[in-house]
Amino acid sequence: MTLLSVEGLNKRFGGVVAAKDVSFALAAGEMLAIIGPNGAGKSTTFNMVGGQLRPDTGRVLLDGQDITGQPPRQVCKLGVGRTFQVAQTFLSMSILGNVQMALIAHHGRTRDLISDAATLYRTEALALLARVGMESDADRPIGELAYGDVKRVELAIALAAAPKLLLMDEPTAGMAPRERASLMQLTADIARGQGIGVLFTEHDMDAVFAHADRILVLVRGEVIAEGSPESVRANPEVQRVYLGQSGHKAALRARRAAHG
Ligand SMILES: Nc1ncnc2c1ncn2[C@@H]1O[C@H](COP(=O)(O)OP(=O)(O)OP(=O)(O)O)[C@@H](O)[C@H]1O
Repeated sequence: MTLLSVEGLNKRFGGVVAAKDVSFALAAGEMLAIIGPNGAGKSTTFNMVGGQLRPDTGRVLLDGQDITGQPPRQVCKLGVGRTFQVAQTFLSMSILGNVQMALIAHHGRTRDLISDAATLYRTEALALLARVGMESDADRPIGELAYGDVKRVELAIALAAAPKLLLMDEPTAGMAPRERASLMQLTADIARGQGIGVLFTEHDMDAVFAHADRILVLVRGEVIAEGSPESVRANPEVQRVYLGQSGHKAALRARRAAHG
């Protein structure tokens, strides 16, 4: 079933065409990667889905509802979650406290914060931490964690808003290769297990080819290819303008990993 439908998005910044007639669909439980060279329009497209940017023309539909140009808060309320960088979490607060805060905000209970913050949604927060494999660290301050573990907590925080669609902008940036694979696998398991659609941008081709169900390739604001990792890898135009040698190697590594 189609969860997200993006129809003919256009966006210009002065003379720069950042998105040109961009259309794609995303099903519940599906991982869709947007790839392309620097300046291809990945962030622009992403931000038009999340409400941070209003398209010049075109529509964004979530579960059939038109959410085009709605402010990010409203888009979030309607079921579009986003992973946030560590700077937006409370570094001195415990991991558990951070996830509880996210749940409190999602349920609109911020007025109860002063009296009940320690107990509100504690069970739910622990369950979310268990989902990302971080429950045994629940009481540690988030500032103590290794970077890969912070990313897991960020995922738990995003899941606290019970999103139908999760937007992840370069989720593995700055991570070691092994941590990257494990975060992407965790994300894919959660997406498929809970029927959450995931739209992600990523420069790391290993992460893309190993974990995306489908890949959308943007170049200069235009979709030049879309399809399974196999079909994108085999597409001569994608090879020529973007993937080249490094993408081919990443695709081979992903295929080897998938077949043990
Ligand atoms: N706010 C803005 N004002 C002016 N130009 C912009 C703005 N945002 C993006 N652009 C331009 O639009 C084009 C697409 O940018 P965008 O950031 O979407 O690309 P990207 O694929 O995400 O790139 P990167 O991989 O480098 O993050 C670029 O030419 C960029 O310079």
